[in-house]
Amino acid sequence: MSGLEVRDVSVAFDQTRALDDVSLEVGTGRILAVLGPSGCGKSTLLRVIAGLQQPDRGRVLFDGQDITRVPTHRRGFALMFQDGQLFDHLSVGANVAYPQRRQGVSRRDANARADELLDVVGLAGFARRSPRTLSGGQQQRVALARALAAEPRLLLLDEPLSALDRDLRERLAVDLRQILTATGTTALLVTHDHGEAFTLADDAVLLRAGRVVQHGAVADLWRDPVDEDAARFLGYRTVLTGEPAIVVRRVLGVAGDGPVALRRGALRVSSGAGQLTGIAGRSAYGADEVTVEVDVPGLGGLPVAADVAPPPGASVGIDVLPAQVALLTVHRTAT
Ligand SMILES: Nc1ncnc2c1ncn2[C@@H]1O[C@H](COP(=O)(O)OP(=O)(O)OP(=O)(O)O)[C@@H](O)[C@H]1O
Repeated sequence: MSGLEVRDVSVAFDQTRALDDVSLEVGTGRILAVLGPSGCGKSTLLRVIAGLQQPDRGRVLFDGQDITRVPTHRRGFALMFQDGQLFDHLSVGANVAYPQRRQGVSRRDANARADELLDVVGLAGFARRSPRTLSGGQQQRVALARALAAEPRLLLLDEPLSALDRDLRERLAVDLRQILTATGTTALLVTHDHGEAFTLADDAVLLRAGRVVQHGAVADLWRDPVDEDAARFLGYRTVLTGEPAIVVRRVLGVAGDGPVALRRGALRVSSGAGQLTGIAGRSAYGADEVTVEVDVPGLGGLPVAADVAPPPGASVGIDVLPAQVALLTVHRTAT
């Protein structure tokens, strides 16, 4: 196949199995997110792909060629880290021109290309500035321009946005996706942030304790997490089991008795009678809306979204939004 293939890769450090039989693919021009909690093996996987860590078993291929033993600098990949790692003593333009200068491109041509790339990342006119005078988000854009300057056949991104605050992170994730797709860049991103993965990537791999537990299009992971832990990790807030799960399934008209995962907006105070009813408890004010704890007979206390906090003790109707609900088949996947 064309693009990256990781086949059955395992890495152990002393007693720790950092990666256990990991396989994945990134087709040319696609963006894959490797998603998982701290310590699940993301960085180790990135290091194996970059050639900074030899796997104990398994192989790395690019465009069908085995590159497992090819040294890092011969792989034609670029790496972009969390903190950008710009050279402070060079101007922004010289930072971006650096990879091409190293490849022997003339100063004039490398600078011209750097100007083009700064334009692509929304920083036209910044070439003469010092990186020290830029905001965190601007520095990450320069780091991206520099990573793209080498025209890598694969761009590896290690938590590229996690050093930024939330607002900026969300905006930059959208821009980053647009830049990567516009430049046709094949990319692999590691992150613990499902929002970042969903915004940026076409496909995602969920890692847990060094093993792949789910691999698919981001839309499929968003809709159908493989188990309860995956659901929680992918942004579902509540997982109901037993009788409460059956009640919600009944409301949605679906059979089965597996767990039901609810996103934050899955339950809403209804303007009408609602599909469920309960008694309002305490309300909490969030950034965008109010969350009311509603005691529903048979289900217990559930967080329900509302536009306006109902008075405690009031009877409220609740709508169940099917698009915000995942029907799980298993509790936990054996790993
Ligand atoms: N050089 C090493 N020596 C010993 N153990 C290591 C080494 N590198 C990683 N590990 C262990 O391997 C496991 C996976 O680590 P890794 O850094 O790949 O996880 P991660 O998902 O990137 O975590 P984080 O998100 O916290 O960076 C962890 O249990 C870690 O402690």
